[in-house]
Amino acid sequence: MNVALIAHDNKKDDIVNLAIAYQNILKNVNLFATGTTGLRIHEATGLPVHRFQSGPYGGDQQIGAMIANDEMDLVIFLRDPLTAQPHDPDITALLRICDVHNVPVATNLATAEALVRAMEQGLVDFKPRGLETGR
Ligand SMILES: O=C(CO)COP(=O)(O)O
Repeated sequence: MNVALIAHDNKKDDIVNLAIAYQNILKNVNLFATGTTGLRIHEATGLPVHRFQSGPYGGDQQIGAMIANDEMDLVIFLRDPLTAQPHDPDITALLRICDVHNVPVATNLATAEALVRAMEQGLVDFKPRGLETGR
């Protein structure tokens, strides 16, 4: 199971606290993250995290590429809805590609917790691989 963790600056404490609270679940999956988010999570939990570029430097697009390749099972993306982001097109594209490939994506803490708990119970397997593109 491959899981992406992403958070904007005002949400980084939230995603770090989420990772701490659920590290017993997250230690059983492969974690991927944008650069700064991944560093913060690794420093706080010691969990191995594959870090891509920082979001404004292309990290959202790198995670989007994994989704397009059917290589990502779940995305937690704690967006800051109150602050303009210079890479807003990348953020929109990431959320769009989740929808294209039917990848579960949480954009707030409440949904993130629900998805992590669902994953623990083996309930996160929504992707009809290939079906969405008719392949
Ligand atoms: O900007 C981001 C997502 O859009 C997150 O990037 P960082 O984790 O590098 O701060």
